[in-house]
Amino acid sequence: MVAETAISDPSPSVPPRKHTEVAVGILLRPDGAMLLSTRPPGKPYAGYWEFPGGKLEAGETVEQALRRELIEELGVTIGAASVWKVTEHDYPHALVRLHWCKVREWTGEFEMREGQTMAWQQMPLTVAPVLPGAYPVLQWLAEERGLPPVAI
Ligand SMILES: Nc1nc2c([nH]c(=O)n2[C@H]2C[C@H](O)[C@@H](COP(=O)(O)OP(=O)(O)OP(=O)(O)O)O2)c(=O)[nH]1
Repeated sequence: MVAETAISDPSPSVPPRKHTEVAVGILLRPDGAMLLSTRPPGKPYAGYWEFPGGKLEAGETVEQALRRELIEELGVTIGAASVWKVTEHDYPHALVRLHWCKVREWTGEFEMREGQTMAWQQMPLTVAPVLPGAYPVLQWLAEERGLPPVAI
């Protein structure tokens, strides 16, 4: 009886996890290729492929954060960017809310400022593994192109 009560008792002492807001850019070339890069050493999931971006700082909009991150990481300045999709992923290190923006205009030369490797990729991708938080967006991008679901 006592054990049953303990098991069915929800745990009000565990606070809900706070979301970490992340701006992510899907940089698209006119031929449809998209830019992926590897996560730098020292970060969770180092070496995994991801779309460029990073966490919002206090007071920033998604577009501002994305512009700042892409200058910091890649040395390019993006043109207009608006949010296309919003997804969430619950990692052991963080509960992230990803704000995905398609970006078709930028200026500057690509420079891997954090020791990453970059690759322009058509679908199906030839690089792996990709961060699990990016899977839903890869499926939508494949759908848009009339391609079969991405095998991950
Ligand atoms: N940039 C990026 N982040 C992604 C993708 N998919 C995905 O789940 N994420 C997650 C991984 C991280 O938990 C989070 C991004 O955080 P981050 O640590 O890379 O951001 P940051 O550059 O601002 O990091 P920091 O060094 O300033 O702490 O979003 C993706 O495709 N691109």
